[in-house]
Amino acid sequence: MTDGNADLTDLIGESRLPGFDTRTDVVSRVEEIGLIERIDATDPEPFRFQGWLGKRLTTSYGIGYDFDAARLELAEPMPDWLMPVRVRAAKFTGLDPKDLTQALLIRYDPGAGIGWHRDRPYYEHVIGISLGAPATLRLRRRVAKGFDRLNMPLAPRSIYHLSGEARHVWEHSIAAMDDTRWSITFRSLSSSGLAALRRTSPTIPVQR
Ligand SMILES: O=C(O)CCC(=O)C(=O)O
Ligand SMILES: [Fe+2]
Repeated sequence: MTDGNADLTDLIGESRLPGFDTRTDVVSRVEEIGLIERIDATDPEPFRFQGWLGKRLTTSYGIGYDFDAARLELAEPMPDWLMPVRVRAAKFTGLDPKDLTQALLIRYDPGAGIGWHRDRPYYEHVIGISLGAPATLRLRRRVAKGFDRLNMPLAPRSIYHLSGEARHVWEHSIAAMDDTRWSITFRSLSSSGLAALRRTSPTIPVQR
């Protein structure tokens, strides 16, 4: 697998990457249209990173991460329309919905993608729902001679969960899109995230 590209579409039921789980059709086609309209109606803003504006557009609820100040901050509570989606994300992972403290809405217009990264250590579980154009989640892990690489298809209306090795060891990225894709990502806070947030916000609101 080193320095090659393995595609996991041929695997039924079992992921070769510990900590990566996915399922198709967690959202119907009608729901997908409604969710896309809702995301667009939030007027997502260009992702800001150290004075630089990214091409993907984002809206955060519950918790935000200020990349310029490198810290967590409280954001607007999640709107009602997102709550049943959060329940579905929680069911898929076995987590309690109220532990999914953050919702991140992203719109990737043509030309927008996301570069290689691991999510901030302030977060623990990462659960993503894909809408619109299909994409590929690229994963890589450094090894002695280069990288191990895997490609995971992100079908529209599917969900994925990154935890354990897939979340903490592997980096992920999405190549610049040709057509628009929207995603809804829910994250739980790690113990360092909870501690960091308590330093700035002694009472952390819990959304049930
Ligand atoms: O759009 C996605 O599914 C991935 C987003 C992502 O990796 C991130 O925001 O950290
Ligand atoms: Fe990520």
